[in-house]
Amino acid sequence: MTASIEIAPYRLRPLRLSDGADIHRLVNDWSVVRMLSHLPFPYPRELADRWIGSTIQRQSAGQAWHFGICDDKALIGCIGVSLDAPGRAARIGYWLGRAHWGRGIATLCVTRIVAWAFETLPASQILADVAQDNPASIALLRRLGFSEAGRTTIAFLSRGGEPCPVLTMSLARSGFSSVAARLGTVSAETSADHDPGMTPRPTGPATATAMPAASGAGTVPDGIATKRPASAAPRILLVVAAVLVDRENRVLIARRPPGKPLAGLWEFPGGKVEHNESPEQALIRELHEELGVDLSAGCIAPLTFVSENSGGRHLLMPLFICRRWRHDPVGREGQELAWVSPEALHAYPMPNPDRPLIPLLQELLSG
Ligand SMILES: Nc1nc2c([nH]c(=O)n2[C@@H]2O[C@H](COP(=O)(O)OP(=O)(O)OP(=O)(O)O)[C@@H](O)[C@H]2O)c(=O)[nH]1
Repeated sequence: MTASIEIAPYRLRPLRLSDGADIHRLVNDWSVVRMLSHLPFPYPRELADRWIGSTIQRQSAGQAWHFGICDDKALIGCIGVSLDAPGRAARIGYWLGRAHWGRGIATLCVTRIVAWAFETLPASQILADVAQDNPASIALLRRLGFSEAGRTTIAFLSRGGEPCPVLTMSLARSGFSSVAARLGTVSAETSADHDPGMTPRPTGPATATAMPAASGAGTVPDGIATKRPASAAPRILLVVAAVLVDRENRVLIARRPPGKPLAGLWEFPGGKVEHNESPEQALIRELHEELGVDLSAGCIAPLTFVSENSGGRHLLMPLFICRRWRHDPVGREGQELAWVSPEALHAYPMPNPDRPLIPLLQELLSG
């Protein structure tokens, strides 16, 4: 049995079967799961249990070691290392629950686990796979002495199987001394992560063989604290949208007309919430203006929401679902409309914030 590793005020301890509910709650979050290649989104509860079972087996077989990252109250993330078959390289992976980003925890844990791996395993190098759209993780690994060893493309299950460019970063045992030096200087109080940064592959409570993915976020070399400047907070753009679902379980999308920003992309009908309007009122107004449909007597239910930085502002978009309305939708602003099965949505270019909604709709509406 692997012992726990103390990195006060946190603790890395072997995973237990009873961690399933916590892991599921933390990982079934788009911001976390989108950086993990082997996990579907939404993330079914039973996969968390299955993954923990497989990690325990792999540890007994001397193939991989997974730790729950715990604070004084609960499990807040996972970190793990697996050995490649010949035992020459180890792969690291990790993730942290969203509420725990920005406190230097990722840096602290990655640093400690790299040291543990070099002390304990026969590996001559440690590898980490990081999505190229995860610059904070890449930055963290670079600060710990990792350098780029290759580029590849991995199909991210979490992003509906979309092929995503990934960097493989590596740290040789000979570079370990710089990590060890940092161990003495980096503490949770003196470093700051910008996000949880994760590496897609070696982790993820997703599938039986994956391990909790990894890697981190901006930290600070030499133990100097940094904080995100308050002025960086983006302006919130509150937009409301609806998934109208017909009897054949197809959803309605509309093409942004020429002259509007993002013209030509397909989106869920809706628009900006005005002052003194509730999201529901805005939705009823927008769909009447845009499509001529009347949702007022129908049933609109909150489905999910999008929360994403894009182009210097922060889009916050409650998404409702509706199966009953009055009047057939027509493009009253000249926009093209399409009724599309969830499986076919990938064929319609959509704004980036909408793309994670596709696997969610597929899971909800298909078969
Ligand atoms: N309606 C809608 N807007 C979306 C979606 N996804 C997404 O990123 N957006 C963004 O949310 C914003 C909505 O603004 P809009 O210009 O359509 O709003 P609006 O209907 O009030 O238009 P207006 O400003 O011309 O009056 C756009 O920046 C759009 O790109 C979506 O699925 N539906």
